[in-house]
Amino acid sequence: MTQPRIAFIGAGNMAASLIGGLRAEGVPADAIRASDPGADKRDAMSREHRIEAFAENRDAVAGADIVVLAVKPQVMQEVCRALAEHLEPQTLVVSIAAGISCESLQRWLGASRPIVRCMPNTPSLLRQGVSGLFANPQVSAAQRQQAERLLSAVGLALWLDDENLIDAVTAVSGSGPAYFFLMIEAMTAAGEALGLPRQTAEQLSRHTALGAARMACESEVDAAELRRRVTSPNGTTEAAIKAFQAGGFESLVQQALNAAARRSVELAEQLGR
Ligand SMILES: NC(=O)C1=CN([C@@H]2O[C@H](COP(=O)(O)OP(=O)(O)OC[C@H]3O[C@@H](n4cnc5c(N)ncnc54)[C@H](O)[C@@H]3O)[C@@H](O)[C@H]2O)C=CC1
Ligand SMILES: O=C(O)[C@@H]1CCC=N1
Repeated sequence: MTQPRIAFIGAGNMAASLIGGLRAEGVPADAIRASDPGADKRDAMSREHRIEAFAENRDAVAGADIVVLAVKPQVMQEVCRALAEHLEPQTLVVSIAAGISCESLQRWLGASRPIVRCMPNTPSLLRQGVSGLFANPQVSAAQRQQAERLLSAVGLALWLDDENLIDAVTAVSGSGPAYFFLMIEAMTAAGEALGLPRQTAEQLSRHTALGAARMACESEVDAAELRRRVTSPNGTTEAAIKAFQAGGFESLVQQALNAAARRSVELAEQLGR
């Protein structure tokens, strides 16, 4: 496969993660361009990734095979409408924005275009991300592979056959890192309340999260079995799990993810107009 030329519109956190992953995978610097109104963002792109960065979006997309839309959802309409006349009809558009549908992108880009919509997450920064991807019918088999390669450079990429499932992916893994950070914060505070020095409580909590996540990803048995292996009958873990369950832990997690998915739908309704 020849190396596609990739243009990033917006050079913020997620774009920097994806570009870092692509460069680490051996994609040459001259195959990647970016644009951002922020001079600091452009300087960082040139300095850290050796790629050319432009102030004008239209300069970044000239000759691109793939255009990655990596701006905030609130500016997406304006960005797409201004870019429409500068894109070739066959250019693959990849959007990572939360709550922006393929249908809205089509309308703002003014033509029937190949679009891959995806939802990555921030551990992409460490190439430990996970993302859900949806391709509209205009996307060719070769373009599907290109999109998969882009997201696989920063973690696991999973295809979805229904665009509506992106709301669920957003609730589980897009926002998900924040839930685990909240757990680390809460465990640190609880450890401190039990008498540990704050720094010790924090290190214990962070490294427990890291070890548990690695076991869950690398083990052949499921999380429930791994949990059972920690839980001695009538022991300390059982006491803690009973306290979680008495407080409605599972139902609370369900409510939290429902709220995130609902918000994703609301954003789509508000921003899609
Ligand atoms: N942060 C997260 O956890 C996740 C974010 N996303 C999505 O990724 C997208 C980008 O988010 P972040 O990288 O976190 O935001 P960010 O704020 O770090 O990056 C956005 C960049 O766009 C630039 N920008 C603003 N107006 C522009 C314009 N007219 N043309 C070109 N660039 C422009 C900004 O200067 C900024 O550098 C959002 O749509 C978000 O929904 C998706 C998954 C996870
Ligand atoms: O909170 C948000 O809306 C974005 C989308 C997923 C993660 N951050």
